[in-house]
Parts: sequence; structure tokens; C-alpha cells
Amino acid sequence: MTPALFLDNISCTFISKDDRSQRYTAVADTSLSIAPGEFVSVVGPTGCGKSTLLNVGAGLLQPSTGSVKVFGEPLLGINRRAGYMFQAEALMPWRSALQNVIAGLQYRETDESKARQLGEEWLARVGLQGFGDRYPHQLSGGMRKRVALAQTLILDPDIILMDEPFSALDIQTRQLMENEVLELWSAKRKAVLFITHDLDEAIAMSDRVIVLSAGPGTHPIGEFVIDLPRPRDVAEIRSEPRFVELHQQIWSVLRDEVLKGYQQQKKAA
Ligand SMILES: Nc1ncnc2c1ncn2[C@@H]1O[C@H](COP(=O)(O)OP(=O)(O)OP(=O)(O)O)[C@@H](O)[C@H]1O
Repeated sequence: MTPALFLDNISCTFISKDDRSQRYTAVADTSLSIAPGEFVSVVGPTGCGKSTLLNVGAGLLQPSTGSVKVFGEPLLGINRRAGYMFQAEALMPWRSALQNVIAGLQYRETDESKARQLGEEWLARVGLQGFGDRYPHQLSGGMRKRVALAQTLILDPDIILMDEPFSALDIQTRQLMENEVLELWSAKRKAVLFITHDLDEAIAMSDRVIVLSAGPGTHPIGEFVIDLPRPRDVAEIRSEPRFVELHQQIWSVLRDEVLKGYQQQKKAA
């Protein structure tokens, strides 16, 4: 089957802003393939290059070497078949929740009343019926994430790219959101690339977990199929024996890299 997203032998080298003779290879010789409908998480130590890979998949960053294919077509420029959700707040503070949700439709010049109707439907789907008139500062962190989720999914992207979308949330809200994402995903089965440093979250949500090495020259060092049954409740599944077993297996690969990453950050500080 043609992958929804295929990163083919990617390397990313950055030139230091302060000293242009200095180069840093964040990602080296990395290939990553996500099938249509597959939920893939990438885990790795802090600063290893997870976001760099996601940005390459989004077409926001051109790799130094290697290529990207989207449903078999070479990616040139922005990946128009992908929707993104990032760690940072991406809502426009001057727009109401509804106006935020439909922003992408407006850029696509969708008829205004159709856009509003779809926006209301999506607000209801993410549990925010009746909150369309509120502005981002009048919503809780979890609610703002729901608006961002609706804003991404309303465009019905074939690929969803998520970069630690829930890391700023408290654990209960986070688990609720994770379950909501799984529910929405299972209804539509889009390809998902999910970046996280939280191994529990990665296992609970995914079909496959890819472990990256510490940088420089980050590359995959392990790949695990998550054969847990669906539908899943992310809180409950953590106590399943198979979950615990998978966690041990993946952690045994990830642990040393996390320690290396931590040492490097200490040196850099
Ligand atoms: N535009 C850039 N210019 C120079 N260096 C960069 C650039 N983007 C990323 N880097 C470096 O590449 C490395 C990987 O960064 P990246 O943000 O991809 O890591 P990450 O795994 O997502 O980090 P975290 O877990 O902290 O979110 C880091 O050392 C970072 O400083």
C-alpha cells in the first residue's frame, strides 16, 4: 500500500546562527513510513529531533538530504494534505472559538453559512456546544485545546501531525483529550504522526511506536507494534499486562537515550 507519509532517508543539518562554520546534524539517515489510517507515535529524548521530523513531514522544513512523499507524490512546499496541532497555543486571541474553528474554511473561501454550520457541528463534537462566542482567554486550557482540535479536524486532512499537543494539560484533562482524539480518529481513520516524550501516552494511543536515539544524528533505534485491542481507554489500558510488557520492552531501548539526552542538555546549559 502507498504510505500516506513517507520520509525517505532524511538528514537535517543546521548552521549555527552565531558561528556559520559550526554545523549541527539533528537528524541523520531517517526513514519513516505511515500507512493511511495508521496511528504512529515517535518518542525520544528531549531535543533529539522529533519536532524537526514533524516539520519535515509538514513541509515547513526542507531536509538537507532525502525526500518526502505524500500518498506517493513528492512533497514540494507545504503539505496541503496534512493538518497540524502543535504544543504551543495556536488560537487567534481576537477571534471567538467558532471563528477560530472555521478560520481554515474561510481561507478556503467556503460559503460563510456553510462554514458556520460545520463549525457549530465541530464545536459540539469536541464538547464545546454553546461556547462558540467565547474568546480564547475566556476558555480553560483544555477547552482551548478542544478548539484547536476542531480547527484542525474541520478541514478533514488525510494526515494529522501532532507535536506534543497535550503536554501543557493536567493529567486528567489530558487523558480525556487523548480518549477524545482516539474516538474521533477511529471514526475517520486518518494517518497520524504523533510526537511525544511520554511513553505511556505513545503506547496507549498508537498502532506503532518508533523510538529515536539521542542526538546529534538522531535516527530510529526501535520500532514496536502495539497490539493492544481497540477501542481503548487510555487510563484503563495502562493496567493491562500487555501494556506493562510493551512499556518494559520500549523503555529498555529508550532509557539509555534519555540519559544521554539529559547529559547533553546539562553540558549545553
Ligand atoms: N532551525 C534550527 N536551527 C538550528 N538548530 C535547530 C533548529 N531547529 C532545531 N534545531 C536543533 O535540532 C535539535 C533537535 O530539535 P527538535 O526541536 O527537533 O527536538 P525535539 O526532540 O522535538 O525536542 P523536545 O523534546 O525538547 O521538544 C536541537 O538540538 C535543536 O536545538
